[in-house]
Amino acid sequence: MKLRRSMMFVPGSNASMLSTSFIYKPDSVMFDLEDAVAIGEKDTARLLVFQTLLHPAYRDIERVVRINGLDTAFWREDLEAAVRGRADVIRLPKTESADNIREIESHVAAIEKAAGRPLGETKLMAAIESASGVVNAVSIATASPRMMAIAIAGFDYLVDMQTKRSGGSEPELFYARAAVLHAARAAHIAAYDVAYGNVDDDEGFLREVMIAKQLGFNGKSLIHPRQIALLHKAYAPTVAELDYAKRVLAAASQAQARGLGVVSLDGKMIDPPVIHEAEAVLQRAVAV
Ligand SMILES: CC(C)(COP(=O)(O)OP(=O)(O)OC[C@H]1O[C@@H](n2cnc3c(N)ncnc32)[C@H](O)[C@@H]1OP(=O)(O)O)[C@@H](O)C(=O)NCCC(=O)NCCSC(=O)C[C@@](O)(CC(=O)O)C(=O)O
Ligand SMILES: [Mg+2]
Repeated sequence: MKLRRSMMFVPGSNASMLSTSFIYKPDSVMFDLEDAVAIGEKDTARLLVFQTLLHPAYRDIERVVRINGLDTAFWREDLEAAVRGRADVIRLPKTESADNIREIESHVAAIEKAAGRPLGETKLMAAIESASGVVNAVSIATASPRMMAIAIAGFDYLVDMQTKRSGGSEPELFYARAAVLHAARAAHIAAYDVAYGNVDDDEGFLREVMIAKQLGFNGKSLIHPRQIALLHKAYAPTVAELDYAKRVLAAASQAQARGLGVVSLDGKMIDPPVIHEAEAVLQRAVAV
């Protein structure tokens, strides 16, 4: 089971962060060529990210590159560098439609062929950052067999929606979160929740993590290493959850031996969905 709790942005123009970000052990590092990089630094950042991708320190960690959007002059060169650098995943920002994914896919396939990479090895993910992206989330998520995840990008999305973060239960993000998550689940790919910008506010970050976890997101996009441990701890099964999952599986196997389809444990019904959830808890615990 590949854990997809944390995908940490690392600005592609910051040589110091690029050289150390693997030590923080996020589940995936995301080298950013888009909004974390000033226009005048795009070429330098692309070169730095290409060299970082090839560095042995990053051999054992999933490497994602966020390229510039399709409405820029940079994305083709970004793709060339990322695919030739053997990035595992390309993250397309500001994805509006399935056509956007298909356009990227055809370029990625051509670069893989020219670079001698196995066809289909480079995976894709989409960041949804607008109302039209949310409306098209299902067709985006299912646009290509290369799609491995979809993310909701709260900063740009809320600008498009002409509103801002309220804190608390965040009703302004509810529809987009639910739509992106449903698209991901329908497509059997991972779903990432929004990045949280206030790096010193652990309480606010954890409040948001609990919303994402409860809704069913695999994890979040992150911007700072200190968010990693907080997120991983919140996503780890607790001892009580683990203990209950083991008891559920024991009760289920006893029921099976007695030829029963459904039994009760502590007054609660144990049936196939409950057994499935208990198995998932055990798998997550092993992966963690
Ligand atoms: C916020 C800050 C400047 C603070 O830096 P500071 O240096 O003040 O922090 P410190 O606390 O001093 O750092 C302590 C130590 O950690 C190191 N360290 C810090 N951050 C690190 C990191 N990210 N990677 C590796 N290393 C790191 C640092 O180098 C130092 O190392 P050392 O000196 O050795 O001790 C920094 O974090 C940062 O730049 N973050 C990434 C910002 C970014 O990428 N934004 C764009 C993506 S969002 C977006 O675009 C919106 C979106 O598109 C999103 C979507 O699509 O989902 C949408 O629309 O929603
Ligand atoms: Mg954005």
